[in-house]
Amino acid sequence: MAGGFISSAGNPMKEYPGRLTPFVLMACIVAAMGGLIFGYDIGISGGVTSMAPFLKKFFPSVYRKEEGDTSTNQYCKFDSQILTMFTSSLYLAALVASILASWITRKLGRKASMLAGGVVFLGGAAINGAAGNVAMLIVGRILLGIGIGFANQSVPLYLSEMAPYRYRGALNIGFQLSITIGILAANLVNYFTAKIEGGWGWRVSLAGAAVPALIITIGSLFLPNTPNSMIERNQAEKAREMLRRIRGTKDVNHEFNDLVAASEASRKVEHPWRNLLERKYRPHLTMAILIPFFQQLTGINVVMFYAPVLFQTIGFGSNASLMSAVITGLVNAAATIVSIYGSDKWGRRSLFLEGGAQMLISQIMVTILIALQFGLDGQATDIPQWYAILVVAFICLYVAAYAWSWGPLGWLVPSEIFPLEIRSAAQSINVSVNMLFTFAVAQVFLPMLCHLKFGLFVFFACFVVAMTIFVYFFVPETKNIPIEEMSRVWKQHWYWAKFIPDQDLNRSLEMANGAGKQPSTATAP
Ligand SMILES: OC[C@H]1O[C@](O)(CO)[C@@H](O)[C@@H]1O
Repeated sequence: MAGGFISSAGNPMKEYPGRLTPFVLMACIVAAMGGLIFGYDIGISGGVTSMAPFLKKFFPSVYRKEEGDTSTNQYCKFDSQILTMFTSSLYLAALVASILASWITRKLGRKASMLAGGVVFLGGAAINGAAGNVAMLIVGRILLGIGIGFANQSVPLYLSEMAPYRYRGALNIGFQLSITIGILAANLVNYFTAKIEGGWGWRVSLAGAAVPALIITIGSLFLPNTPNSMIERNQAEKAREMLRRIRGTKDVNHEFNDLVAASEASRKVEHPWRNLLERKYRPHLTMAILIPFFQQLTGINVVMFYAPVLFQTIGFGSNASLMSAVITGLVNAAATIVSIYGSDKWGRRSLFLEGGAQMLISQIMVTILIALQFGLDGQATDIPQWYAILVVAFICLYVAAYAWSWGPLGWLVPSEIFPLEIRSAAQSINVSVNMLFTFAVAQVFLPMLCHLKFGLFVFFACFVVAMTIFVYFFVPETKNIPIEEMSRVWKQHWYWAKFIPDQDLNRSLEMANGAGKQPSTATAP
């Protein structure tokens, strides 16, 4: 088999004793709920900005334009820059905040960042729900963005560090599952608040963000810190106790010693940001940039942000469109559960590759169906119902493929491949790149739809081809590998091996020998 991954002998290189204790399971469930705030916001904005009373109050010119629009070109109907700027500004705030969060996560612990994220997001929800003018709306959105930046930076790291390595995939994906549940909840909230008489339903939608904010704020107060982070902050004995508690055994010496060794290596690094540029971190840096970049270039947020708009474009009425958005939201959450089951069983690569192929086929089918119906000039005709349902079905297939591949793996893989000394900084890069391209896609989608027409989906399909090839050749399999053992995965990779110095491998060899296990040093083809 071509491609880079550990040898197909592929046994876990090392085994730590311990099991999935109820304590660690609860901690991971609570922490994963940090994804709710992000998801809620993704799902709520599109619906709110399509509510007439909201537009009339804050963006009257947009409202007049939409009302007065008599053109029949379906592709350009919703193109409004101010409105997209309002929606996507949040992602710029999150981008900056995740860099700040890196410092807090490293110096004060993962839990501190989660708490900070929850509190700030709560403030944003309150201001937005009470907003009387555009300035308040924007301040509120900036606070929401800061909260999201903090949570997204710390939660995936927290989960990957707490989880026993055999369940790391499943537990980490709890974060993405929460994101999808947040999106679905927001879609449902919008569906009902849009019907509230008196035109204040949007306030309920925006203030509703306080619910997920309270969950993560209160939850994080009760969470323990991760042993890795305790050791990093000179609390070795507390860390050993915590490790015993979360692994459900007294026999944690091997794992503990490995964490201490990783932490000692980490301590020698004074400038994690500058360090990231060193040659030996080239594979990590590449993944920290390309994985979130490709994740967003799947085009998923075209569907998440604009599903109601998209469905109206293909001829659904307003109510049916909101309902179809609920359906894609359901598919999104349900399919994420597949990856919770499969990531530790079938591996990350199989999910990436299958997901890529399925997304590609669905995108091509949607393109063909829309092209046949609207042609180049985007003239609306009466679309038969079965035809519209077919389009929705392919969009659901696309969403499902994303939801068990790039959606969860875009958080899981980066959070498990970085060595401790650069983990926090590299995770910030991952979040920042993710936010930057979420922003960019949100910002350019409507003008792109207007200009590229049905070709829009071809644009994203090209990226799906590129990312699938990238995974095939360059992303190693990381299932069932202890997190502080990853350097050997790179050392066994056909391409990345040359970047990893031998002494780094020796470090993990020593660790492995200390654990009484002789690791395999064979290099994969
Ligand atoms: O579930 C879809 C959502 O998941 C994300 O990729 C985050 O992982 C978002 O960008 C997207 O809106």
